[in-house]
Amino acid sequence: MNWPKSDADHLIASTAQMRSFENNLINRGMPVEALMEKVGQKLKDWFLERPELLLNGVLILVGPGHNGGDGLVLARELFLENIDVSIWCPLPITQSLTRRHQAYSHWLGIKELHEEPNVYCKTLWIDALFGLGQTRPLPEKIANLLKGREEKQPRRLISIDVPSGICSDTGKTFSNVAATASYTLTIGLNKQGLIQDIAIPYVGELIRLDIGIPQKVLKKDKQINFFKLAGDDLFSIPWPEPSSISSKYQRGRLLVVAGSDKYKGAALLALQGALASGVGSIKALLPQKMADNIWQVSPEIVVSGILGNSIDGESEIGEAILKHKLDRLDSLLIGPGLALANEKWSDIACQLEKFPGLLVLDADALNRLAFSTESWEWINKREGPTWLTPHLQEFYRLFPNLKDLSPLDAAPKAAKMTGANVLLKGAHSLIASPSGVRWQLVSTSSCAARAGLGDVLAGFVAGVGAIGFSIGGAMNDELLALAALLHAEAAKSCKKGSKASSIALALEKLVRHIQCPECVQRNI
Ligand SMILES: NC(=O)C1=CN([C@@H]2O[C@H](COP(=O)(O)OP(=O)(O)OC[C@H]3O[C@@H](n4cnc5c(N)ncnc54)[C@H](OP(=O)(O)O)[C@@H]3O)[C@@H](O)[C@H]2O)[C@H](O)CC1
Ligand SMILES: [K+]
Repeated sequence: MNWPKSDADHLIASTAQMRSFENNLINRGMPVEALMEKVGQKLKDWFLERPELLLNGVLILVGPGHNGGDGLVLARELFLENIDVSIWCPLPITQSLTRRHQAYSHWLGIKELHEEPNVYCKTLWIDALFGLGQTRPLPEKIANLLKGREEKQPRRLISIDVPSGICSDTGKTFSNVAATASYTLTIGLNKQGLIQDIAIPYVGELIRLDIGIPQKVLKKDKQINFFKLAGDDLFSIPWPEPSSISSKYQRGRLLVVAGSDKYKGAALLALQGALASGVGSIKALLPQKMADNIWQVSPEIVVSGILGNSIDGESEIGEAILKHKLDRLDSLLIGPGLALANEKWSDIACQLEKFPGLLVLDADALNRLAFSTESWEWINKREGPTWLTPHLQEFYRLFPNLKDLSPLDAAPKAAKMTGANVLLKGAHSLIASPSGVRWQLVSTSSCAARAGLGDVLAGFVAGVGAIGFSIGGAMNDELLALAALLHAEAAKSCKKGSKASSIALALEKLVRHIQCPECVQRNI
């Protein structure tokens, strides 16, 4: 698979990578002046298409470097369009190109403030203070000003390239203060820091302004193996398609081990997720109470064993797994709603090591592994592929040695250490493969962060994984990213609300749409 495309829309760059592209263009003859002019024109077009933002005039905060230069080109262009523009340059300008733009703006007659701007004013502020060149905390007077602005006129600010005060690599603030933007208009490629969960409150809506980096420059840089996934990518999704004559057992065979007396609903939600994937056959090991009733809600599920029950209502999975014939499965999901029983991982370890199909570990399976003697190192013993689907706390519990790393660095490291594919769930979930490729979902809906969605996701990815495994045996790294994207898009677009069971139904519909768009159009 080669999904999504390695183009400017999808590549996510570090600061060094962005600088290297920029230098590549400049070394080939592209004048820096021309590049800045392109940026300025793109910025101007974006603003002129949104006249409502400009109604109260514009104040551009100009920094010492080329970010400030971008701001000054924009100031000039808006001024020439008769927009009420002023500039404020709080620091000595260090880049000569930026100084030249400043001189020209003076000559043109653009107003320049010599005092700190009033944080109460309704004018739109454009933050062109600092961009990619940030490595340290904001000067105190700027930090206080940006803080005051957000308090008095929340979000009446738009950042160019990177919100000032945010590290474009990690997404962290340098000192807990940064520009709080309603939009960040990022230039050329999306910068990795800007899509991290931690940066979302400052970045606002992230818009990428294309400056025409030629595809041959992008292709040359083998360093980038980090891709952005959003709703548009659904149209190019490489869905694993079993042959049209394959039977249910050739369309993926999944076993779900989930649920406990403590968390009764989780198993049902995981099973709904699995059903939504369109996997050929689903079996389940469930607690007795669930096993007795599941036929009434999901008659498609075959209960093939009963989980033990501890005094505290946690599920004991060992005996049921040991009794089960795993060699007839393509995928095995363990985890949703099991609760944390006092059961030894080593009881089932040997059986799971030898299982050649896909093993998906979620929720309390991850916790149980984390508390076992071997912990994550056990995963290396697996013969078949393994997918891990933790949220952040589960992740750091399993990989305590990575707790000083950000999710962005920790997830690929965990994938490399274990040979497993990792789906690290968050507002912008991150998927990392052992080969070093990463994907990040960027257009998720915060209202879909509700109980039970993780269970639906676990069942769904295990179902998609079973289909993928049944086709070729070799798992494509993209498959986990693809399943996560579908789940996120279903959560975002579900018309019936944001509860997990509604989203499972929306997911089923979305998969159907991808498999057979004509059927959906004809309302079949
Ligand atoms: N990506 C592209 O293709 C293009 C990007 N452009 C824009 O250029 C900036 C990057 O410009 P650069 O000059 O390298 O960096 P900055 O504008 O961010 O500013 C660097 C200067 O600011 C000083 N600085 C940084 N942080 C602070 C701070 N906290 N306090 C005070 N001063 C600070 C820094 O000083 P140093 O001492 O740290 O060196 C620099 O003087 C990019 O983001 C785009 O907006 C171009 O338009 C071309 C195309
Ligand atoms: K900025």
